[in-house]
Amino acid sequence: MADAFDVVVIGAGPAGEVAGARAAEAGLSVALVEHELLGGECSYWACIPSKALLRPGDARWLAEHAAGVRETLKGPIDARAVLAQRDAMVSHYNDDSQVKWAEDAKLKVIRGTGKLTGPRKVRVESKDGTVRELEARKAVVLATGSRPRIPDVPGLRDAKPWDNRQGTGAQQVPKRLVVLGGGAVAVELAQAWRSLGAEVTLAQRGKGLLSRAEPFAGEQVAQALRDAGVQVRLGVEATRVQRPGGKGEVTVTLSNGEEVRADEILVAMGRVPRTDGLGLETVGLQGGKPVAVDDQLRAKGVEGGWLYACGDVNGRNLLTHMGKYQARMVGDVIAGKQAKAWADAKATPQVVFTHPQVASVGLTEAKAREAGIPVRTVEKHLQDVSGTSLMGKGLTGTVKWVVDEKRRVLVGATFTGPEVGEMLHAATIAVAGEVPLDTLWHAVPSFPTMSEVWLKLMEDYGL
Ligand SMILES: Cc1cc2nc3c(=O)[nH]c(=O)nc-3n(C[C@H](O)[C@H](O)[C@H](O)COP(=O)(O)OP(=O)(O)OC[C@H]3O[C@@H](n4cnc5c(N)ncnc54)[C@H](O)[C@@H]3O)c2cc1C
Ligand SMILES: NC(=O)c1ccc[n+]([C@@H]2O[C@H](COP(=O)([O-])OP(=O)(O)OC[C@H]3O[C@@H](n4cnc5c(N)ncnc54)[C@H](O)[C@@H]3O)[C@@H](O)[C@H]2O)c1
Repeated sequence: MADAFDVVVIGAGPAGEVAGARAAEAGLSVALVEHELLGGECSYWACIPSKALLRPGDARWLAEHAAGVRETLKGPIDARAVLAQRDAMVSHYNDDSQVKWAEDAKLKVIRGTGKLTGPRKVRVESKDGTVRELEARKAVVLATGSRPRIPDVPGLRDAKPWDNRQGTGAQQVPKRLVVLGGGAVAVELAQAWRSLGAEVTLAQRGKGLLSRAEPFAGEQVAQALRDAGVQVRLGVEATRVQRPGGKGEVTVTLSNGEEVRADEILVAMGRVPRTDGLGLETVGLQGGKPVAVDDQLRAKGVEGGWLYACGDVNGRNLLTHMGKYQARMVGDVIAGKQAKAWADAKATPQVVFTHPQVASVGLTEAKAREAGIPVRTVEKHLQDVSGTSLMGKGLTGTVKWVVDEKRRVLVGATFTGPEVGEMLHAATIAVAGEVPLDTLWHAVPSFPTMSEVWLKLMEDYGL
C-alpha cells in the first residue's frame, strides 16, 4: 500500500526544502525525499564551503589595502584554521540541524532514493534496500539538482579528478593544482586554493573568464588571479590527461602543446541535471536532460499538470537563490495561489566571490542588444568615490549600467570591486522593479559609501 501525501518532493537541496516548506505552510502534507544530506550540494559541497575557503583570502586582500593594518600582516594564511572553519560551516557534513528545521516546518523526511513509477507515484529505496511506495494527491516536485560534467578528454576520468566535492572539501592543500574551466567554480576555487598556498594553473577553453558576464569582469578577475600568482591559460583545451593508477602526479596536455604537471586536477566545466534514473520515462519524459518547465515550473508535456521541477534540475538558472525563488512559486502554485516565475528571465542576480567580486543582475550589453533593446550604457569607476578610497588605498572597481533607452529603465548592471556583492541588491530592485531613472535620481546614496557611484552614473547619464 502506498503512503499518501498531498505533495512529494524528491531532493532536499535548497530548492526542494523551500518548495516543501512553502507547500506545508499552506497546510498541505509534504514528504521530502533525500538520499544524501538535507541541504543538498549547496550546503556541503558548493556555495557554503567555497565561500568559507575564499573569505580569509578576501579579508587579507582588503587588509593589505588598509594602511596600518598591512604592516602588521605577517606570514601566510593559516590554511589549517581555514579548513577547520570550512568544516564548521558545513556542519562537519552532518545534517541534524537541517532535519530539525524540516521537521519544524512540518515536512515528513524520508531517507532514500526517489524515483517516479507513474503519474503521481514515487518509489523510495533506502540504503538498506527497504522500498516504500508513495502517492502524491496533488503534486510531485523534482528538485534533484545537478552533478558535475566531466567531458570526454582522454585519460581525464581515469585520473580521478577532483570535482566540486573534493574541490571544496579537501583536507589538505595540494602543492600544485590544475583547474580546467573558466566559469564561477573555476575562478572561485582557483583563487581560494591559491590563497591557501597551492601553485595553481587555470586552463580555460574560451577567450576569457566568466563568459556570461560583461567582458571587463572576466578580464579583471584574470588579472587578479595572475597578480596572485595563478598561471592563467586562455583559449586552450585539455587534450589529454595522464595519471597512471589514478594517483600521484598528473600531467595535463593542453591544445597549445604545453604540459602542465600537478598533484591534483580540478574539473570545473559545468553541470548536468540529475535526471537519469529518475523514472521520467514512466510519465512520458526523457531522462539525462533538464526537465523543461513553464513559468509556473510545471513540467512540459505531462498530462494533468501534477509534475513540477525547480532548481538546477530544470536548467533555467543554476543558482541557489534562483532555485529557491522558483521553489516559492512552486509551493504557491500547488497551494492554489497565482504565481509565476519571471525574475529568472530578466532579473537574475549573481555574485562571484573572488576578489574583485563580480556582482551582476539582468542583461549584459551583448544580451540586451541581442534582445533588440535600444541600449545605452554608462560606465564608471568605483575609485571615483570617497567610499572606495576609505575602504582601502588603491582599491578599484568598475560599474556598468545597461539602460533601455526607450523606457529609461535599467535592464542590467555589473559591478566589480571589493564587497560589491553587498551593493547588488539595489540594482536588482531597480531592474526587477523597472524603476524609472527619473525616480532613481531621488534615491540618494549615503556619503561616504561606495554606493555613491550610483550618483556618478546618473550624472553621467544626464540626470
Ligand atoms: C562549487 C560551487 C559553488 C557554488 N556557489 C554558489 C553560490 O555561491 N551561490 C549560488 O547561488 N549558487 C552557487 N552554486 C550553485 C548551487 O550550488 C546550485 O545552484 C544549488 O545547489 C542548486 O540547488 P538544488 O536544490 O536545485 O540542487 P542541489 O543542491 O544539487 O540538491 C539536490 C538534492 O537532491 C538530492 N537528490 C538527487 N537525486 C535524488 C533522488 N533520486 N532521490 C532523493 N534525493 C535525490 C541530492 O542528494 C541533493 O541533496 C555553486 C555551485 C558549485 C558547484
Ligand atoms: N558564486 C556563484 O554564484 C557560483 C559559484 C560557483 C558556481 N555557480 C554556478 O554553478 C554552475 C556551474 O558552474 P561552472 O563554473 O562549473 O560552470 P559554467 O558553465 O559557468 O562554466 C564552465 C566553464 O567550463 C569551460 N568548459 C566547458 N567545457 C570545456 C572543455 N571541454 N574544455 C575546456 N573548458 C571547458 C567553459 O568554457 C566555462 O568556462 C554555474 O551556473 C554557476 O553560475 C555559481
